[in-house]
Amino acid sequence: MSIRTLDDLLAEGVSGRRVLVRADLNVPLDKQTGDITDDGRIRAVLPTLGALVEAGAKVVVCSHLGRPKGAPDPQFSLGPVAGRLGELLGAPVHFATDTVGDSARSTVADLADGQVALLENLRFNAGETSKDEAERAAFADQLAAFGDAYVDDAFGAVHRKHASVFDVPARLPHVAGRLVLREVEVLSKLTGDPERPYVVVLGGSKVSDKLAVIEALLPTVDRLLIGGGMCFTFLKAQGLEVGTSLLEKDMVDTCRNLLERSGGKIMLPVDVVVADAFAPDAAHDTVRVDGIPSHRLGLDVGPETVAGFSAALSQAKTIFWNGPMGVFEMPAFAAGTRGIAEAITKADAFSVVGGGDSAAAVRALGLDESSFGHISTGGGASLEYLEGKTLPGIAALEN
Ligand SMILES: Nc1ncnc2c1ncn2[C@@H]1O[C@H](COP(=O)(O)OP(=O)(O)OP(=O)(O)O)[C@@H](O)[C@H]1O
Ligand SMILES: O=C(O)[C@H](O)COP(=O)(O)O
Repeated sequence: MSIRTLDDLLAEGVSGRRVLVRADLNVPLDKQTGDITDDGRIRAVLPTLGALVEAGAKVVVCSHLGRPKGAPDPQFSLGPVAGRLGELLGAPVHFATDTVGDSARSTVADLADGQVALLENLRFNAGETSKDEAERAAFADQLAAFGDAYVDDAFGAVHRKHASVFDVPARLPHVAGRLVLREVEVLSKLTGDPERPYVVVLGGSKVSDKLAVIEALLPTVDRLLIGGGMCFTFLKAQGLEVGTSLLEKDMVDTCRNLLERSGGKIMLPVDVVVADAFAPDAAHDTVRVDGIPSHRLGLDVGPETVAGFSAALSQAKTIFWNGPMGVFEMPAFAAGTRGIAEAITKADAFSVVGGGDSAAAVRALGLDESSFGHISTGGGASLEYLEGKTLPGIAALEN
């Protein structure tokens, strides 16, 4: 990768300079309390922030959180993240209550060398995500005014052509942060010449988001194991009834076509856990995939599926896993995800976990993070990287 790195910037000297860092602090929040339920993405950016603090930079951090609609929305405030970031850094983080307004201007102006500021959610401003180049440019100008240099450490957002990711680096000397470099280094091993067998496990809920990656991966992988909410559209494509399970009807034909062209590489569940309702205490049973009752919905893969998938994983030398096998947030439907995660850790393979939810599942289930080769902070970003797409955030750093 022909891009400048944080070390290049540090070698130039950053003491007293304002360094604008784009981070991905889009952490999961508890729907009831608003508490941060997994701080993995905050921890992941600490090496970059720590190095800048130590070198005496005035560090201005910016990020998105959730998908607010271009205007302030308190439920998506980065305020709680500023608190947690300060705890992890061991120093207060000066929080600006707007992104490019008076609060941001005075917070940045008051920073002493080695101090850290966090701006309010970038997506409270329509210019951040706008498709209109001029609107994005106007917002990028305002943001770029807060930095003498720019560091992109937001790997989870490099696939977004957004102002803070794509337009700001065109306005400031720019480098890749430690997290972006590490993610690209690891994921490039999977797109290069992975050691075989190369087994990919896909789950989660968004079939339509993941069909392109299945298409792109089929020629490269030796086995593709599909579970999670997305497996029901594939089961339907095989002519099975899926009850009230998650189903993307307009994707059934595409799934059928993929199955026909997969050369037998795709493995689907043989049994699933079906429930009366999408609820933690819903009555549930394990059934064969050809016996899903019309009034029930599948919320996890069953034990036979876990055994079959685990056998395939035990042969693997390279593994990529994205998307939980079931609704792991509810203990009754977490066994499939746990089983597959454990099989991955037991395999004598280089394993990469991609996806905010999958990474959160690893931590929520109390699994040892160090038994995976790499836990990516990118969901969509890691998938698009594996698809071989040009990622706007990376392309902007190359220029
Ligand atoms: N059978 C199922 N029915 C409904 N939802 C499911 C099912 N299995 C898994 N899920 C849900 O899928 C969600 C994760 O899906 P998603 O596609 O977002 O995963 P991800 O790729 O890890 O995350 P991201 O790409 O957003 O970082 C989880 O919240 C989980 O509860
Ligand atoms: O959670 C993610 O995958 C990243 O933070 C990007 O978020 P987005 O899909 O809302 O752009």
